[in-house]
Amino acid sequence: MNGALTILRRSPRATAGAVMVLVMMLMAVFAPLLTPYSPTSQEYGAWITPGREHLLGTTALGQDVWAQVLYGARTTLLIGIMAGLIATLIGTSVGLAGAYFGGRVEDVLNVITNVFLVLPGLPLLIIVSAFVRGAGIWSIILVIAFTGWAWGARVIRSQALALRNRDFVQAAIVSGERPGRIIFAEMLPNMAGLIAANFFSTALYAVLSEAGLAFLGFGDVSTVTWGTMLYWAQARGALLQGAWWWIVAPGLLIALLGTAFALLNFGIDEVTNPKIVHSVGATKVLRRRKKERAAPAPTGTPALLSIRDLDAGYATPQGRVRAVRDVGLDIAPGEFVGLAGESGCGKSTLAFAATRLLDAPGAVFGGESVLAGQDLLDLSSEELRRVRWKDYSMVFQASMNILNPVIKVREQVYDAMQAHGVTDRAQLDARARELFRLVGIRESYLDAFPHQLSGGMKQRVVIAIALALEPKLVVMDEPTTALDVVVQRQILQEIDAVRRRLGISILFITHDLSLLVEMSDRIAIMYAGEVIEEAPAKVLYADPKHPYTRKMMSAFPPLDGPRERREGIPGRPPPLSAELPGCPFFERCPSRMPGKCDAHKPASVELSPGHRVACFLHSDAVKEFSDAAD
Ligand SMILES: Nc1ncnc2c1ncn2[C@@H]1O[C@H](COP(=O)(O)OP(=O)(O)OP(=O)(O)O)[C@@H](O)[C@H]1O
Repeated sequence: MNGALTILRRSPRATAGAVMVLVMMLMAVFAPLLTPYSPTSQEYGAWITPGREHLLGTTALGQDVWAQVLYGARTTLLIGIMAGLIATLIGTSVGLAGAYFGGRVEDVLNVITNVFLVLPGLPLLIIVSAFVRGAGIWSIILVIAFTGWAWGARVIRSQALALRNRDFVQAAIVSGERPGRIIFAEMLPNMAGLIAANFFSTALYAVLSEAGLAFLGFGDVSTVTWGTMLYWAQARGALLQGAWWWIVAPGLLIALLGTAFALLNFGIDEVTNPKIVHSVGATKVLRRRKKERAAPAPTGTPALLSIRDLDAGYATPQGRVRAVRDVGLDIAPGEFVGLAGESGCGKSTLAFAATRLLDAPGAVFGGESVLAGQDLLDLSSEELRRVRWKDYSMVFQASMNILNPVIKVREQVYDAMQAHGVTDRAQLDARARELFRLVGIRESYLDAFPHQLSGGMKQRVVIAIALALEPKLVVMDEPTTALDVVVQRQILQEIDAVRRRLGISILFITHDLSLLVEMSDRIAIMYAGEVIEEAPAKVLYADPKHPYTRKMMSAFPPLDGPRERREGIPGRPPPLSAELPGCPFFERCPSRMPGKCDAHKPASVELSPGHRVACFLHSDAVKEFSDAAD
């Protein structure tokens, strides 16, 4: 139910489709109130034009067209919805069973599905319906469902195959959960959007098939449906008689119902399919509230990127995960800011949310991310396309996988530049060579295919692409973690050299605090979705204030001096689905003050220039009550 509301809230298309279907349902349910006439009575006089007496005129047999439209809505909707439901049920069961059980079961189900897919739909429908002709509306429903389930089975199967290999399903299988539970409790909820979209596309198929069958005279012509109305209008030569209303009314309604189902189908896909969300560049920005206060950039210089009160996370079947909680962070022009914190604390979510790259089920719940004066979260897809790559770019841990293995590297480096208007081949070539020199790859590799390059080289290519348009900001989320240590160092030194040369700002995310201390101007430490301390790198290294930062610092070896044993931080961070009234580190903190730290949230207070910490050991200031999205 919540999912359906979310889709309606987020997709104007789905809302429009739902409203159209609802209006038609109301017409069907309240038909007796909306017309005094019977749909089958032939007493009203033939060929009467639309008017006061008969809103949509009458038929050749003297039936009222408006009454037929209203009562016909009942059967047409019944056929669409029931055939859609039955076909979806068959398609989902066949698709899921094939993917889950594999082996023989999958082979047999595949053959059956493929047979139904290759059989031409309409002739099959006509043959089967000719056999059951006159057997009533349910036989039409069953015939349509029987001929229309196979496409859905295909789609569900491929989604289920992908899900079956996901860690949580594998874990459930290994732990001995029953197949029924795994399918219904683990896999189905993850496919709800796809199944719903499949239902609406089958319902659309059902409505159109019924209209087609009826029009050809293969339906149950004794029942009033919008399809049989068309059949009778055609059979009685409505157009020859100039009785356009008899054709237009049911024809238009069939088209509108078809449109409504198609809109619902597309709307669901739009919200639940990450690929679509990604391609329009639309981080789902839910209801966002901006706060009045806006702290100045810590460095005193105007910030290039100013993240304010950012709240973001994920909608899961168990509820909302708030992975980024009311975060504020500024990056000055040319500054190298490191973001550190243990795994799962929300670093990537922050980077993706701030750059409008968070895919569904992720969403921004509140706050802003202002880059050079414009809030990225407010931009349209088109505006976003214009600033991405040019004003900011991103490099991720697995970015090298964005390279298409069968297209030469050169063309892929050109792509981003061409998308932003650089078309002169000589200029593109010169720039590509320069970029390759910058990131330390021989120019001759421009004519290689990605599969001919090592992982480190591919990652350098991606960094070159990210730098191609000399953006003001590059966000790097563990860009070198997949590479070996030596290559990592080399690439990082090159990134730093490029930054200094071009004056770009970098937000660099990693677990590796020692690396950040070496590279960054400033470091922000994140814990359980919150930035709990930030300071110039040297200050943070020499004098960390938050107990969590201190623990982190003591967990990595000193940059010089004798080797000694390091201790980890006992305990685990709190789950991000929970709301925490106090400090998120309370449970693990050696200096915790029960009754204070677990009851109130410490405000982030500036202790020395640029050094901010949120901890009651350093200030009694309580954070202003967060009005982040609930
Ligand atoms: N698609 C998702 N659906 C639900 N929860 C998610 C999803 N992706 C991430 N999360 C949760 O959001 C939280 C923050 O994840 P995020 O990847 O931002 O952390 P991180 O600090 O970057 O971790 P890492 O260093 O391991 O990449 C984690 O608790 C994670 O379980």
